[in-house]
Amino acid sequence: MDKAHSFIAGLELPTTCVPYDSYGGLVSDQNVDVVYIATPHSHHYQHVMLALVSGKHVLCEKPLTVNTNQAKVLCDEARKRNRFLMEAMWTRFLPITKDVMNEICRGTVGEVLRVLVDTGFGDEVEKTWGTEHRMPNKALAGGALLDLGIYSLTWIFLSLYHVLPMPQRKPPTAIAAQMTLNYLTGADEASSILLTFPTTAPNNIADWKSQAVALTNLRVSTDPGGQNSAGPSIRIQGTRGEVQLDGPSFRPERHRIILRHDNTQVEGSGSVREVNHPISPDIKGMYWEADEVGRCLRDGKIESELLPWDEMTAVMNVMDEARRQGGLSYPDEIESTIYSSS
Ligand SMILES: NC(=O)C1=CN([C@@H]2O[C@H](COP(=O)(O)OP(=O)(O)OC[C@H]3O[C@@H](n4cnc5c(N)ncnc54)[C@H](OP(=O)(O)O)[C@@H]3O)[C@@H](O)[C@H]2O)C=CC1
Ligand SMILES: O=C1OC[C@@H](O)[C@H](O)[C@H]1O
Repeated sequence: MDKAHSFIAGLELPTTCVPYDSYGGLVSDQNVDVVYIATPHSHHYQHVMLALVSGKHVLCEKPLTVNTNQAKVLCDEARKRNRFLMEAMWTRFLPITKDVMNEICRGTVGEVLRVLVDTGFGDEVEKTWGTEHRMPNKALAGGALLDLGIYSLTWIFLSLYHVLPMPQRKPPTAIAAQMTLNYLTGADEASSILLTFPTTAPNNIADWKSQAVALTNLRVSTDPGGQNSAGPSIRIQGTRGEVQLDGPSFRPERHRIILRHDNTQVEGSGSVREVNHPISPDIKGMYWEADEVGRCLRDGKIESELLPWDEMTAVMNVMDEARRQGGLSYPDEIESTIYSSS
């Protein structure tokens, strides 16, 4: 309770916040409609379930769970109880993401055939994280993939899955993954995933395929020199050109549309158009996802169209498969779907 009190006091803001001495106390409060869960990944399944069975709507940090089975059980529970549930994948709700999605949907860069995304930190793992911090700690479902690789996969799914009308969305048909496991903890410090998605060719003349590369690495950085000197973190490449995004994949702040120079039938051929989307350093940028929760609750929705449950579990499924191929499993108790209500 002292910790909660001092947290509230530390905000130094006029607030009506109520401190609780347990999560049970919080979910029993009839004045609470929706709970935001931001505990380590290992605890998401139990904490989301606690909130749902207590009748609360839930926004839970990424990844929603450790594996697909857990995610599906939570979605079933939310459906059964008519409660809102969303993974807090904040990047999906940033204004830059909306702009880029609109460009792809209106065909600015043509049919997207390749997506390359890197989310790398460049940390000396031992010094920065040690072995106990949730980042490299398998007991807390640590590792680069679940924490950062999920952002690389998010851009890939946005560009090759989410852009399509719902009935046409298809999960990847092939997944090949490699992982480097940390020598001290066994969690992945680097993961690389190649994916193939089915794609409809223009005018439906044939089935094409799109390829994607999702990279994540704790030891090497996407932007070692700063200022995007190593190039964009995200490249969405189409038949007419490409969209590039600068800045960390979870919080990009500039996009660039480059149209092919040799396609003179297309207006703007050869052009480069850059758009800045600065996010004030005073804020993390999470209020856009919070707004989406508010809109969904106002409209009586239990699922956001910007991050539907099917898509969230399809991303999770790729991570399951990558972990299977990379030889990374977590302790049984945190992979389990058994809810311990105590
Ligand atoms: N969207 C984004 O940009 C970010 C998202 N995240 C996500 O947020 C979540 C939390 O990450 P982060 O804040 O770094 O995590 P922390 O390790 O800081 O833990 C957050 C809180 O969880 C509780 N907690 C920590 N360890 C344990 C444990 N072993 N058992 C039970 N409860 C524990 C503590 O709550 P208490 O103090 O009340 O005991 C702690 O304050 C993750 O899912 C992560 O992926 C994290 C950073 C940025
Ligand atoms: O989700 C995240 O995104 C931002 C990172 O700084 C953080 O470590 C990670 O958990």
